[in-house]
Amino acid sequence: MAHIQLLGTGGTIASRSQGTRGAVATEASSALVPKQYGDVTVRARDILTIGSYRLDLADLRRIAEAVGQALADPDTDGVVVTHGTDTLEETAFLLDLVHASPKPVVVTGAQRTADSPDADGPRNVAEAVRAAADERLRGAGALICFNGTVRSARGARKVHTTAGSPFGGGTEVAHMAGNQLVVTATPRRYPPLPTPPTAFDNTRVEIITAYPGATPELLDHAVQLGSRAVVLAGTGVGNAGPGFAEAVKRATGNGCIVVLSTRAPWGPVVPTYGDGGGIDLVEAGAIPSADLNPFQARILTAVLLSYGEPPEEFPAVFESYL
Ligand SMILES: NC(=O)C[C@H](N)C(=O)O
Repeated sequence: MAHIQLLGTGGTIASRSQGTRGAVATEASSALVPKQYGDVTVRARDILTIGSYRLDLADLRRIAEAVGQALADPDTDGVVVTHGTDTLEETAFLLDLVHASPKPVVVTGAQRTADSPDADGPRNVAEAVRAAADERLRGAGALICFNGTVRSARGARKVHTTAGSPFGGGTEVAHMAGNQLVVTATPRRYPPLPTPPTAFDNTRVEIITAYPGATPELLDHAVQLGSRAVVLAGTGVGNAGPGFAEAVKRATGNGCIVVLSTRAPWGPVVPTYGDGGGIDLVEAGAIPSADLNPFQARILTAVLLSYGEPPEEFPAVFESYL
């Protein structure tokens, strides 16, 4: 018999309508899940009960610590985390980066509230529990299970605001076919990083987006605010408009790391263009994030900076996690 720990953090799966105040996360995870699914037992407890749009880095660190403790329990075979979908890709990616156990960690949530007549949370949790208890997913790291599909946390993102399947990308690892979980792939794994220290909570890493007419002063401002790093979500393969290459040079000259990602949903950063494009941004000191999107690139950057290593070592370590 497999034993799963379920850790609740809130989100729509734990939300109920509060009338004109909108839906609010109020529900304890233990109220959401049965204690047993077939031959799998589930122990549920809550870490937080909030919408994921309210999370900060301290919350993400606390979730990672709680998951680490649950994984260390010899009576636990896998962990399920329930989470709001808005920023689930960030938390799940952090859990994947620090995942140092063969036991699966499966993150899930819901698109419809707990009091909705067609709530999707119960089914998502049942499938996530099944995935977390599945021996074939040992060694697969942190996964996202939603609407019958299990995908790697790395590379996944919320791609639809309301659809029952809001996540895309990542490596599709398994899917439900009737009552069976069909395992189709093994995601690429990286050496686990240490769970970030409390310095992570205040590691300021901003995201700045390129668009027609975008002003590079926002990048200067982020540096003035004390950002340790800025992720530049460039256009296309990683470009930005007039003034950005100079602003990147000023930022890196002031000790602020600049990571170059893309605002395009899929595909790698490939420095290709001059005249302020990716070639010039990299020349100015920006570090391309390969195909890590701005939100997950920000998490990796903040984790690495939180260890307090000398900044000269950042590029090589960052690149080894791409
Ligand atoms: N579907 C959801 O869970 C969205 C919710 N606003 C959240 O991220 O907490």
